[in-house]
Amino acid sequence: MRHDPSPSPAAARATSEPPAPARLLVRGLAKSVPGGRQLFHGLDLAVCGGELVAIVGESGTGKSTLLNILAGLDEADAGEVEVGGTRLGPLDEAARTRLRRERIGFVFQAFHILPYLTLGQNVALPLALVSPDADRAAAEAGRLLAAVGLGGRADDYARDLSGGELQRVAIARALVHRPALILADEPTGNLDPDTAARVLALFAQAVREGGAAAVIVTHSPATAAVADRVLRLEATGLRQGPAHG
Ligand SMILES: Nc1ncnc2c1ncn2[C@@H]1O[C@H](COP(=O)(O)OP(=O)(O)OP(=O)(O)O)[C@@H](O)[C@H]1O
Repeated sequence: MRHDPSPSPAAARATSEPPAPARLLVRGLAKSVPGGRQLFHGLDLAVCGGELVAIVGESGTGKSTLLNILAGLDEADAGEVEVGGTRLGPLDEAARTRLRRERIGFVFQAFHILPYLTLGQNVALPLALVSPDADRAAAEAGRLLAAVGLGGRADDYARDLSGGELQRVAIARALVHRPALILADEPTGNLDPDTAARVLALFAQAVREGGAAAVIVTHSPATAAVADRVLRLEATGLRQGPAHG
């Protein structure tokens, strides 16, 4: 785990290479909740492709709210969010939905896997929403299921899976459309420590190989430990580690 606040290991891989472009850029973000209490202001963040950033902080500081703003599901009071080179601010609702479908992958604590679809159908869904090529979506889903250790299970129904297996399906689904940005909220919240460690290692490997920028909100030191950078959310923005406090 690094505690260096400077941009990304992806950028630092070779000093002779130009820095990797940020897949997620946040400038001067501010957010208050209804009633007027300000959660944060002046929040800046840049995450490069292949980089995993963990965001930690005390309960109620606004981590989930921040994730929702990054996804274009909630509006900031001030500041800008740019995903894969596109600024969210000027987009209307339809364009935001399209950007979310095409450029962002989500891993939720509650999985949101559809029980009466097969694993292959669940994983293929984000790609099927943006591409008419069903064969390609099925092939990509099969490839990612194999990558998360569920090869050969594409025709099994999601309702029959364990929590750890469902979480692996959720990770495959978040990656299938090769998003610029992956947002994960407590991605291993319901898993036992051994399964969580395996799932996290798969997630980190897939993010790094796929070149997405990833932001993980977590209370878990074990989850934060797989990140390249750990940032703590405070009222004045994101500060570098420690993992808790
Ligand atoms: N729509 C809303 N109306 C009023 N208050 C809200 C609203 N949405 C969020 N809040 C408040 O904003 C604060 C931040 O909530 P948020 O869920 O983002 O925190 P968090 O850091 O993710 O917390 P936790 O770690 O407990 O999940 C909380 O005090 C919450 O009650």
